[in-house]
Amino acid sequence: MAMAYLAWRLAQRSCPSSLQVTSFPVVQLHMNRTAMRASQKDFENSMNQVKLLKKDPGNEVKLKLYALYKQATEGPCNMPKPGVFDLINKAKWDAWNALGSLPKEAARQNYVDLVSSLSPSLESSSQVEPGTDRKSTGFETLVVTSEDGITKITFNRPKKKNAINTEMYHEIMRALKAASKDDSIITVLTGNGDYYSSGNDLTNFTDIPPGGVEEKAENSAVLLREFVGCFIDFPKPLIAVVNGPAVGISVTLLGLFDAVYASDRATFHTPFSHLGQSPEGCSSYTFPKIMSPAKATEMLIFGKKLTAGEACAQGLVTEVFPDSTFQKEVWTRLKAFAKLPPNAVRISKEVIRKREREKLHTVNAEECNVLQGRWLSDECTNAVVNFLSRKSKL
Ligand SMILES: CCCCC/C=C/CC(=O)SCCNC(=O)CCNC(=O)[C@H](O)C(C)(C)COP(=O)(O)OP(=O)(O)OC[C@H]1O[C@@H](n2cnc3c(N)ncnc32)[C@H](O)[C@@H]1OP(=O)(O)O
Repeated sequence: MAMAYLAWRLAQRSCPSSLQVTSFPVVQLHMNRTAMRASQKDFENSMNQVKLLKKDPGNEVKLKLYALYKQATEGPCNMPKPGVFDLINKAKWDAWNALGSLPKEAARQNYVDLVSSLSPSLESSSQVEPGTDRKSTGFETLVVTSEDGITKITFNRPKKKNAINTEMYHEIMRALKAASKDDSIITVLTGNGDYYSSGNDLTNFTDIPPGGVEEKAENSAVLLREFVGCFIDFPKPLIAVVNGPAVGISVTLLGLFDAVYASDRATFHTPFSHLGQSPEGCSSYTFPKIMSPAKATEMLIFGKKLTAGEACAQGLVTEVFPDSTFQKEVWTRLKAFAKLPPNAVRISKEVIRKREREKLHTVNAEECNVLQGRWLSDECTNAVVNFLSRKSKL
């Protein structure tokens, strides 16, 4: 606390009337959404508004304000890098230097936008409500928002129980890639509607290219490998908020998440043998490690469906909440996680994932090869035909 206060005081001293910010979600939004440029007057007004802030905006925001102020008034960082033990000046230098060659006008606009986001009463001409989700457009099958340090990717095909069609595989990869680079601290996947996800959309198998089923199987294996690879390589904590039943690949992927919170309505089901298929999502490796080989066998080979409580007892789920309070309790917790120091969080994730990454990629490749063969089998074809002709359900 003392250090934070000191940094704040120093930031104020070298940036007399302001705090300045760089790349907070809300700032990024303003940068993307508008060609509008803040005038010198807007900038000065914002500097004055900072003095009126009733609430301490936090050390990270202050550093960002400092950096933006310096960038807007002096341009790119032109100071020698402070020594490693000069913690406060080093933090300030890092923040300013991180802005690279951001033009002065853009820095000024970001400063104005940031200040306007700090308090509703200080809202300026940006006309963006503080606290409003940053909602990414351009997704057909997902809703992606970013707020409070959390990027939330919501499966959004509720009428199809959030079954993952080809478009959704691509969109999830795109959303993950964007989330890995945005300002969020953690990334959350969840489902809209009563299901988390019913897994692979079985109609994916009906879209046969000119090269026939072999080409389809090959393309699917390539897509699956790339898709699972995005989860293996994701650099920030990945949290699943499992709002309802989960099936197939939406379950197996959970072994690659960093925490899994489930409503007591959720169930976990991998009916691969019933579908003539075999495990994917690295579950052939992660599940036996998480829950013991025999328990993994019950799920992955025999298709035993687990309740949320059972999945928690097996270690697949981190914690189960009553459905009535699920959203409130989980999001309160996640918001607290998202306030942790970003670099420490990211580095810790890397330390944890590092020694498993290569192995996971090997497993992923093997699983996809095996599945490619399975998709061409009569067992699989019959199961899919039965589902599509409504002769079978799980
Ligand atoms: C690149 C390729 C990679 C492949 C990776 C492989 C992954 C393996 C898996 O994921 S295996 C798991 C596959 N999933 C399933 O087998 C689930 C099939 N669905 C069901 O059994 C049921 O729909 C249910 C139990 C999930 C829900 O039953 P309920 O009776 O509650 O609801 P409906 O059946 O009426 O479903 C509503 C509509 O949603 C469609 N739908 C649901 N899930 C899927 C799905 N996985 N694939 C395709 N369509 C699905 C369902 O057909 C209904 O549509 P309709 O309203 O148009 O009839």
